[in-house]
Amino acid sequence: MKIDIIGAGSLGLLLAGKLIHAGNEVRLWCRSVEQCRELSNSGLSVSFEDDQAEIEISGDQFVSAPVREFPATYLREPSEWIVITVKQDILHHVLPEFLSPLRQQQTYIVCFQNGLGHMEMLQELLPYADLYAVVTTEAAKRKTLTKVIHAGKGESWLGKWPVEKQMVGEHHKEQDEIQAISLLGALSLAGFTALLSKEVDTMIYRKLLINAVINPLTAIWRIPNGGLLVSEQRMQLMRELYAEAISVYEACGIVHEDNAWDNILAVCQSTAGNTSSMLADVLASRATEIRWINGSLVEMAERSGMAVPLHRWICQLIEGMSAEER
Ligand SMILES: NC(=O)C1=CN([C@@H]2O[C@H](COP(=O)(O)OP(=O)(O)OC[C@H]3O[C@@H](n4cnc5c(N)ncnc54)[C@H](OP(=O)(O)O)[C@@H]3O)[C@@H](O)[C@H]2O)C=CC1
Ligand SMILES: CC(C)(CO)C(=O)C(=O)O
Repeated sequence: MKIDIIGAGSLGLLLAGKLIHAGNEVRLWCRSVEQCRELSNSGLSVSFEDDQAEIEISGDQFVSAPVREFPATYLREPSEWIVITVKQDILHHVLPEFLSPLRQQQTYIVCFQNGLGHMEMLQELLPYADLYAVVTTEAAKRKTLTKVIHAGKGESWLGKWPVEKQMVGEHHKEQDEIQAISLLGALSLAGFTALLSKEVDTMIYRKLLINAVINPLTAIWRIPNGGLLVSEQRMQLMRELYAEAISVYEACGIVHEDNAWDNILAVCQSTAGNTSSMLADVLASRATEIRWINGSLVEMAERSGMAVPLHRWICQLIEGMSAEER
């Protein structure tokens, strides 16, 4: 399968390495020319935390190029799937320039981002695109420009966006299913546990709840995920954030599981040693995804006429950490 991957960070390199290893034709689109050069000179490697053998891909087994060359290349020679693995801020503020030349095209695009808001933005930007979201519990950590560690094996759920659009014409629906199943096949052959979801929105909201409680607190306290469970004080703040988020879900009619709180605790335990993605961003002085995680809860609350002071405050606190001084 011919696949374009935009964003050669942790998740992008992991997907690229394993998909190329499984025989797919991958074009990897990077921000920097330096990374493209390193990738074509040294190739890329995926290592594992257990004793699984490292995957080594040489530079001539795939294309790596700067993202500005993506639109012209795609229009000349389209791929079967465009996989987007940049962070939310880049997707909203930088990628539209490189994706908008595809506005009149029918394309298949799949997004791996945590948080909410990007799918709606893409729907408006690319009205003829067939959009899919993936909710994944895989964990990837980029070590250098060409090396990534598969830090935790999880599951990836793929679903069409928006979910209601599944009502469109039978022929299109059949074509969509074939396309989705072929991506799932490629991911499975590459060693991922990849499944089709007819309710990917429910899965997105489930992950949002986890990220909205764990990510900002670990980033503020600079602790690994498991560190949230070690004191009653930390747990109390988690509970308060959780309760506010659940009241938003209830006001907006969003389905949540009865055991959602236990699920958050279970994620803290199973990822106890992990640095959350938000803490990693704060430590590297990068923009975080808070606006699309807790910020999306604030927006949903506002639309329902509710106040969510804790989520609003925590957004400001985190955004203030990476703000540039005037
Ligand atoms: N890592 C993980 O395990 C998981 C990540 N996710 C989600 O996946 C998304 C990606 O996460 P992750 O891979 O960790 O993030 P990273 O920060 O590791 O990777 C993002 C990549 O995007 C690149 N980028 C920045 N600007 C551009 C641009 N204009 N064009 C092309 N590429 C660009 C960055 O390049 P550069 O480094 O040169 O700036 C970087 O390589 C996030 O939304 C995250 O929430 C979800 C589940 C698990
Ligand atoms: C589930 C969790 C909290 C794992 O670290 C995560 O998704 C993240 O760090 O963004």
